[in-house]
Amino acid sequence: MTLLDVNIKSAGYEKGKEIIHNIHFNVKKGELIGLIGPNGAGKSTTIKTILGLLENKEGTISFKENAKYSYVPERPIFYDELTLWEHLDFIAAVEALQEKEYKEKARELLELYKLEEHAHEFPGKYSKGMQQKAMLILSMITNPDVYIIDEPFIGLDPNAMKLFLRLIETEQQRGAGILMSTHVLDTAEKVCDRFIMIHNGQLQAAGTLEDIREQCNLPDGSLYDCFHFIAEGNPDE
Ligand SMILES: Nc1ncnc2c1ncn2[C@@H]1O[C@H](COP(=O)(O)OP(=O)(O)OP(=O)(O)O)[C@@H](O)[C@H]1O
Repeated sequence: MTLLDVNIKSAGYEKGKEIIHNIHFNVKKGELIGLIGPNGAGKSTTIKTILGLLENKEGTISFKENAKYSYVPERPIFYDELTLWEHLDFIAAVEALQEKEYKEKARELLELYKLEEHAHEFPGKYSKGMQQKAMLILSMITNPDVYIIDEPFIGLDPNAMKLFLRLIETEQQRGAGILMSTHVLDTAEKVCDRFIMIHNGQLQAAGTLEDIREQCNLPDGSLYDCFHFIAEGNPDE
């Protein structure tokens, strides 16, 4: 079942200056899709287009009817005046979550990410990794159908990264679909079901690792080799 269908003909920040072109893919139930590409390729622009943040867009973005999504931005954003618990309460109020359930889930996530002792502090004052963990907790509290996650690994320590991957797998088993942009290719290669590779604002290759290898003509290549081929044109240089 398709949860998100992306058909972007073009999109950009200013009229007449389109940055991404012809980016088409979908995210199905239970799938983890890796959005891969060099700096400036257009990954965040693709994500912003999906979120409806760019007015200058041609094409269509369709979420399954009534699908809820959570977005985790590359740089964490918090309300200055709210503690982490107050952020959770705020989301719960907006989403009309059952109090007992979300509080239980929040406590569990706070404990797993080792933030329970900091839950009554302002996340704006957390370290970078703690902020990233807080964003991930906030994204999971609503049990979304679709996650859109822009580079989750920056700042996470190895234990937090392992925990995040475990929780994401659980979310996939629950049926959530996940679109995740990342530069951590060895991890992406292990955990993603399919990949969307973009360069210069264009879709360059898409599919499973096998499909991508075939499209790059690198039958034994790693995801990094394929990335290098797409970004630089030659895997041995
Ligand atoms: N707010 C903006 N206004 C105008 N141009 C922008 C804006 N944000 C990004 N761009 C441009 O869009 C292009 C694609 O940037 P984007 O942030 O989508 O890349 P990315 O693939 O996410 O890169 P990175 O891996 O570095 O995060 C770049 O040329 C960038 O300069």
